[in-house]
Amino acid sequence: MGHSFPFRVISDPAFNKGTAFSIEERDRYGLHGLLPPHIESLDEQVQRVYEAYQRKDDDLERHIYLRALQDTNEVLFYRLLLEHIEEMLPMVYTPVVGQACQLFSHIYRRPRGLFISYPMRDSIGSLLRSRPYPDVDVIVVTDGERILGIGDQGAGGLGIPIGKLSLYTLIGGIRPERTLPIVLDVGTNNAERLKDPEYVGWRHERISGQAYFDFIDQFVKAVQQELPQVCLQWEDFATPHARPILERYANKLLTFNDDIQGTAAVALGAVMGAVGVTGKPLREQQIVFLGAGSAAVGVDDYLRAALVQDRLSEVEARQRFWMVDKDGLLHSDRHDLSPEQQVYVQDSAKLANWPKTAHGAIGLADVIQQVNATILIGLSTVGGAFTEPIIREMAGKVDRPVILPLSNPTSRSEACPEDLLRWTNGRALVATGSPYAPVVWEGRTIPIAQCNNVFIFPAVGLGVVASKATRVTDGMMLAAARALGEHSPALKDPAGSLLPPLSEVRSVARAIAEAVGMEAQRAGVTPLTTRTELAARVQASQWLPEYGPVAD
Ligand SMILES: NC(=O)C1=CN([C@@H]2O[C@H](COP(=O)(O)OP(=O)(O)OC[C@H]3O[C@@H](n4cnc5c(N)ncnc54)[C@H](O)[C@@H]3O)[C@@H](O)[C@H]2O)C=CC1
Ligand SMILES: CC(=O)C(=O)O
Ligand SMILES: [Mg+2]
Repeated sequence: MGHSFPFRVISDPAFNKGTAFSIEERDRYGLHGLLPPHIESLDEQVQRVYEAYQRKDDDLERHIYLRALQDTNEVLFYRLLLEHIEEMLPMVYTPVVGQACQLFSHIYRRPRGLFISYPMRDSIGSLLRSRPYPDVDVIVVTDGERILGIGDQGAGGLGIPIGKLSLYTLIGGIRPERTLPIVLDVGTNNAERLKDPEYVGWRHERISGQAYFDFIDQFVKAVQQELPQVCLQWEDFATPHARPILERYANKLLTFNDDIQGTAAVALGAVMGAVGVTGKPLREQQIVFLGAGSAAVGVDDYLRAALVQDRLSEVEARQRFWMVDKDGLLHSDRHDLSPEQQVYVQDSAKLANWPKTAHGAIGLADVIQQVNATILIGLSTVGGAFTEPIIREMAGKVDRPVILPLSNPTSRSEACPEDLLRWTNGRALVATGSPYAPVVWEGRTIPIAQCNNVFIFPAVGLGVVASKATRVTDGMMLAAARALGEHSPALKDPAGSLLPPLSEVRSVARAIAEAVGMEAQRAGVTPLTTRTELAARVQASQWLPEYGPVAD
């Protein structure tokens, strides 16, 4: 009896302060002897853990170290991250989190989040009741099928919700104990995982068809029962599931799909910055995509809304999109397209004289040859797909080509910024999905913006929590995009980055959260307040990692 509580307080990462427990706390919780006698400040602890971090000599080891720190002392973990955000974001998020998902079973240490596997489908409520902390603001859930651009990782996909929720806390200030990562383990079709003796997931091929959607329904019902106020974010589902799930629940729950809506909002924000630099209004742009999956179609939908707002008709707006997928350009004679993709087909009659492959497909190089593309966006998972001839051709027809290779992780990026700047004589406006170092071009240092939904989802979470919204509408995501676009450094300085630096991401998140909250009020999905009151709530809701009293 005597030692159950002291062990709880130092073994619970949400309450542990380690060497920073004061004399009074050590007296009160019986911690003397369990801790070394010297009492450290949070700053001193940060210095010590940073030193230990710097001793790691590869990125995966850095990731493992940070995850272990997170599972030991969350305040210290978040304070360290906050002080070294540019250096450490790539370790807890893309690109290194991709590797951590692939090796999840081999680097697994301690439980975090919930594993909800298909064989336990009739006990989801009780699994949810096993969550470590009772009150939850945000769930990020994946089924592990489309992890970044590296495909099916089965249960290892849980690394993504863990990483995303770390950023909800770091950037959006959602309290760490009010976040819940979940993997819906419906099996895996990844042969390597299935034959790996150490694989920790359910060894079974993926459940599909109606059984899959019934399982999702069971999960959603259990969440509604247990956590009716929670914001449920869908992450890294394969396209055939991502869109139907979003459509089924978007109007019934506080929910959104980050890959569809978050990506769309950040891309629109970056394009607004780029349009500010080029001086050519949105309605004059021709937009070419490599990739026509759920992320790309999501971006289309928001850009199309912005084009219509910029006074193009619906029909004119649709014609500005040239979508190329693995079978070539989307056109009206193709019969393999989903209803969402059909919105963006080009009329095949117009393409009669275009060069085609033996199978009748029109590739990216041909589209770039035929169209005066001003914006090129990659959401294809194909590393290196923006080749030198393609980029030189595009750059030959436009002063400031806007080129956004957005696929993650870095190995899947359609091009690297250094090449893009070299092939365009420094003229390209570039932003990438995963982080890249600035490029030095003719003595000028060009910062490379990270066009990643990390600018959106933590801020939307903050906006939803602070405003107590009951839905996430597309209008709220578009408001987020506009607020982000207004913070583009390129609007003040044409040599600036298209999106703000990570050092400003927390303050930008507050501005976005306010815009989201105001739009939620306008849409009638949250009670009315004044802007000042909302701003104060946003400020107060954004948790900062510092030690508080220990909860008894
Ligand atoms: N920067 C960001 O914030 C985000 C980036 N992404 C990235 O976008 C990528 C795609 O995600 P989803 O749309 O969900 O995946 P998806 O699998 O639904 O879509 C991939 C698309 O690329 C096409 N494709 C594949 N191989 C191709 C080839 N050789 N040539 C032309 N097209 C090809 C496919 O036909 C499909 O249309 C992933 O790498 C992901 O990491 C996704 C969300 C956010
Ligand atoms: C960033 C992100 O959500 C993705 O690559 O899937
Ligand atoms: Mg994702």
